[in-house]
Amino acid sequence: MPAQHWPAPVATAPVRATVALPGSKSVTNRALLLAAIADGPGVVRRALRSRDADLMVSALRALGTTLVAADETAASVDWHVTPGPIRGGAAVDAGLAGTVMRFVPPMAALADGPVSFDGDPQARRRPMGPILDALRALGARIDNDALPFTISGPPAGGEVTLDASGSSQFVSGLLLTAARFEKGITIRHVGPPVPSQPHIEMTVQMLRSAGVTVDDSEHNVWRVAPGPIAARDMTVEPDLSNAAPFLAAALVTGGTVTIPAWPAQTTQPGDALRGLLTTMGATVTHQGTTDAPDVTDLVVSGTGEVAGIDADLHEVGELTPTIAALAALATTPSRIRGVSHLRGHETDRLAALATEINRLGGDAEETEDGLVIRPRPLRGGTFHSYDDHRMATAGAVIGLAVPGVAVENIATTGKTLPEFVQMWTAMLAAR
Ligand SMILES: O=C(O)C1=C[C@@H](OP(=O)(O)O)[C@@H](O)[C@H](O)C1
Ligand SMILES: C=C(OP(=O)(O)O)C(=O)O
Repeated sequence: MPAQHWPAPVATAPVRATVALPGSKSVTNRALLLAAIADGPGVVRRALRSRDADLMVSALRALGTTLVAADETAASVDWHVTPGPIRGGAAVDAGLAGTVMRFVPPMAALADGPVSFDGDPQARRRPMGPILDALRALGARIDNDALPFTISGPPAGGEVTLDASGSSQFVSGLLLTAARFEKGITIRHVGPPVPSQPHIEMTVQMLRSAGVTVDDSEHNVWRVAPGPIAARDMTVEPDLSNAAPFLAAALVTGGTVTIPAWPAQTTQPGDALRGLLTTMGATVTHQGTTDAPDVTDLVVSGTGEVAGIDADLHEVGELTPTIAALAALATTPSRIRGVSHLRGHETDRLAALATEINRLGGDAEETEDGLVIRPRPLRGGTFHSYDDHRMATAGAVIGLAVPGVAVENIATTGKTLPEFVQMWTAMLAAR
């Protein structure tokens, strides 16, 4: 077995563990960008440190923002952010991070010179056309329709129509910087439904918390008035999407996993795990403390038997790899719908999931907008991750129940959870 293949541990007993998760990628990268274009210095507490978050920090520094933390290498950091004039002549590496390649270009368009963007080879295949066309319509000049590209401006802003059915990040990216455009921005979506609405709601709520006026009263239209973005001192919630593989372990092994500090109110799509895992056979409860009424411990228990699910995951697409891994271990068939946009994620996740589940002897079939997965005993083998963090963790979930699963490139979990292997090992060792 090549050295980089990680032998996924088989659970020899029901898991009984408490798993504290680092900060949300989506909240961290929005908070950092908003702090960088705010009207004064601010603080982003408990920010995630991972490849995607580090790429955002580097991008903002390249554009003239000062970011300082007491210990920049810690798993979770408090960033003190001081905005500066947005500097051109910079080169931004987006890696494979959707939040960097879609959120940073609108800010870069306001720089005092051209800014170039590139990323991983796989990132050059991720859809960018609608947001780049929108920026052009608002007045920016851009020399390509995908990574790599160079952007220059400044665009004045105004009204723009785009098709955001490929990614909600086209809308979020424009919204985040919109208030800094001379005329603000009005975005009108035309096309099939925009996926991942909770992520758009996250953007809108975070903008409003920073004093930005966002009118989203008309369906598929977002109006952002020009004006300042208030500097803030804010704390990042734990990453609920990264809770998914750990909670799945409770179902697969018939154990119990507790996630501390689950927010009572959140726009994170991971909150939908409570309902999805219940459908698949889990018991989900909350244990609160009166001194912290805004968070609870989320407690998920399983029986060891996983039920199949028929679910439309259009709003919560990033949960698909974990749900598919559970479906591959379920005793009844599953159908996952509404996620054709996953073909433009880190990899074509529908093709990747079907291929890897079938490679282990499973029965998974791609449909136009999802997957059909039928029960069939699995055997060990290599589970390829395609440089996709959520594929890697899906392989780990299957490996809990199937001896001999080796996950190729487990290190790709560093995109959003660099401590994944240690946390997984600790979960299995806890009693
Ligand atoms: O805005 C965000 O932070 C995200 C939005 C979603 O993107 P899509 O709408 O492209 O699925 C999600 O899948 C991604 O992981 C994070
Ligand atoms: C789709 C994802 O990431 P990105 O932010 O790169 O789009 C994801 O994390 O599942």
